[in-house]
Amino acid sequence: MTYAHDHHTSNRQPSFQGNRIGVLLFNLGGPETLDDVYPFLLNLFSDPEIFRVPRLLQPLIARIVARRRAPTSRSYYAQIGGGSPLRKITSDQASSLERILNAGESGKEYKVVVAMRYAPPRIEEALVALDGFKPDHLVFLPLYPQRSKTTTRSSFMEALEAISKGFPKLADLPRTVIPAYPVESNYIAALSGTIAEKIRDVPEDEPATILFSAHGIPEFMVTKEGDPYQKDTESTCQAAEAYLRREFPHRKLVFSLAYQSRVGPLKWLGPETKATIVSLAEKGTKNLILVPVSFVSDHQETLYEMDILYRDLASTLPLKRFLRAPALNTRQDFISGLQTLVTSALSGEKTSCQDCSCRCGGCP
Ligand SMILES: C=CC1=C(C)c2cc3[nH]c(cc4nc(cc5[nH]c(cc1n2)c(C)c5CCC(=O)O)C(CCC(=O)O)=C4C)c(C)c3C=C
Ligand SMILES: [Fe+2]
Ligand SMILES: [Fe+2]
Repeated sequence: MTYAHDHHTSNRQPSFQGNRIGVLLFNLGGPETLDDVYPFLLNLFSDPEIFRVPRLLQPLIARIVARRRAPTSRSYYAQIGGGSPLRKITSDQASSLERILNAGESGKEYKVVVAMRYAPPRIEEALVALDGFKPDHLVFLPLYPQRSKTTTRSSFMEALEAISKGFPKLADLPRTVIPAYPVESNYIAALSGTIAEKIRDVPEDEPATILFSAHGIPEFMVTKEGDPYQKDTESTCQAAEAYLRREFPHRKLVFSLAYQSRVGPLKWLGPETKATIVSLAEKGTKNLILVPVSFVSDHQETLYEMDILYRDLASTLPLKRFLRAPALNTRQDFISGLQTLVTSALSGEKTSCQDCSCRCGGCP
């Protein structure tokens, strides 16, 4: 497979020896119940990083669009048990990470708190919890492995603003920011591990087609605004492909990348996952392994779109096997990868970006 961009940049952050470290773990959030769908959508469409409309009209347009989207969105969540499991999974990720961070280094105490962008626990709640811990250093750790203005920048901007407005003690602390980890070796090993499990479910003498599926974003954000998301997503897939080719040197593996979850009338990044599943099947693919990339947890995009919508579609196609790689969730190798990211960032080793505007602290 070829990818449009090839990159990876890094620079050094100052090393740090503090004792009480507060880690902010960022994610988007999701509605926990069907009643939470509208407020979630309202928050999402009120975010100028995600939804571009004239500033003064945004509150009004956000309400209209959220109201219009809510029934569709609710029907998806209704089919996965009436809500998103994202809050529970993210909270479990945070406690596992906190546990292994605290077990790892003597003399340091860590507190990991979740800050969701569009659903509770929102940033203020997270900062109140961190303030109470009285940290002497802050770490920003997104659960978005790939940078995007729609995710990384949006979460970081909100956090920086909330800190500077209402948390003077936190504002004065030194801060270590991990902007993303698209090709970080532990993350790639963990992601590849989820795929390897499914490759092993395909008989050794049969080829397996691995279809990475990432959440899309509107194409203009990449082509006109230089959003690094597509580049980072391709880098992740490329690194996982290389890992798996090393792991399975004698298997016939085919790799593709597509984008899912489009909403609204704009052109989004392509090719689209649904169309790609159809065209792969039409071209003779027998064993298809769908891989959530850009999502580190199960939620609507994996449990509804992949496991219901695309699985139903696959049942109408001449495929022999339609498999879905598990999300990383609280897999031990993923969480210990996050631990390494945090500890190496604190010791000054970590990558940071030089070519985006996510406000990560590393970008110009
Ligand atoms: C890397 C992850 C994500 C990117 C990039 C992203 C961009 C993006 N999303 C929308 C619109 C919607 N997203 C919705 C839900 C949702 N999106 C992500 C992740 C990314 N979004 C998550 C984790 C969730 C929550 C899933 C859950 O289980 O709750 C929704 C609501 C669901 C639906 O109606 O489909 C919308 C709408 C845009 C417009 C966008 C970039 C511009
Ligand atoms: Fe989304
Ligand atoms: Fe950046």
